[in-house]
Amino acid sequence: MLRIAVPNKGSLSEPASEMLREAGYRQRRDTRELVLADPDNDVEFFFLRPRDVAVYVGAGTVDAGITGRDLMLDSAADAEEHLPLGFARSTFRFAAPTGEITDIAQIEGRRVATSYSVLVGQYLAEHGITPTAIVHLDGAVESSVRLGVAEVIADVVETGTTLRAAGLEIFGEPILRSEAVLIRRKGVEAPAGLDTLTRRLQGVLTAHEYVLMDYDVPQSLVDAAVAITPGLESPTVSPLHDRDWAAVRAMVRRSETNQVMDALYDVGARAILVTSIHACRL
Ligand SMILES: Nc1ncnc2c1ncn2[C@@H]1O[C@H](COP(=O)(O)OP(=O)(O)OP(=O)(O)O)[C@@H](O)[C@H]1O
Ligand SMILES: O=P(O)(O)OC[C@H]1O[C@H](OP(=O)(O)OP(=O)(O)O)[C@H](O)[C@@H]1O
Ligand SMILES: [Mg+2]
Repeated sequence: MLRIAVPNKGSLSEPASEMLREAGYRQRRDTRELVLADPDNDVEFFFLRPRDVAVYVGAGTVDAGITGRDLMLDSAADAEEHLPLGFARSTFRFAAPTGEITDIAQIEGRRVATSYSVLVGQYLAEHGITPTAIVHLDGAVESSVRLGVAEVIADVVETGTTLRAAGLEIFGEPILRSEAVLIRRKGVEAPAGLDTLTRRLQGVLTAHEYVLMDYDVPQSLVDAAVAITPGLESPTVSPLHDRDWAAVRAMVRRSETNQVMDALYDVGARAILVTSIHACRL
């Protein structure tokens, strides 16, 4: 039975469970449940603190887990990324009071507050910068400068709203770009069942990323239309009752749906229909 660690709290928890549900797995209904068996799929889920997921995976007591790339790296566990999952996207950045610091070299001799001390320590060491201290905080790191425990912070930034509200601005290059990832233990053979989990999660990602597009097009324009919708392998082209026309079906990136419909219409396609993909296995 494959043992999978899933975040029990925080911003990763709900989307991780939702993705597993879409991939056909049982998920808990009560957030106090710590373990959940899914015998039909031969897996067992362990709901753990997001920071601890990589520790268990690295120790080999669970076979795989979902966590943030930033959390995995900060844990320094013996775990590696197996599949990026596309949610909880964020950057990890330095920030300081607006206008005060423009270059990471200025961190030298200053205190840096963060919840990711290992990541920050490694990054500064790699850049030859020695802060006075790395102040480890559990959260609400943006308040640390105003409250006088640090001059600089390093924290998760998505929209930047929290930073701005605290009178801070980012400086330097992103330390890291993060997102939710499926992780496994480093350097060991893939556990039985991981392939199936991976394929199912990839199926969910594809179903989110693509739509199915159907349209009718005059036979003489099929090549021009198919050039716009090449599909993943090759689009399905079927004859219509009116032999001068063909029906085409292809997968199209969801983000490009409207541009593709405009382009198809311009070359002469009509009755263009877009359908969401519920599930798929490529
Ligand atoms: N606002 C956000 N947007 C996108 N990703 C985020 C955001 N906040 C945190 N994350 C990501 O979520 C993961 C952190 O999960 P964790 O549960 O520790 O934090 P959290 O959501 O801040 O929870 P909490 O603050 O309740 O402890 C990291 O991978 C981080 O990059
Ligand atoms: O750039 P933004 O869109 O504002 O998002 C980033 C903020 O979101 C998270 O905070 P969270 O609400 O989880 O609080 P925490 O700092 O206590 O973890 C993160 O730690 C940042 O503070
Ligand atoms: Mg947080």
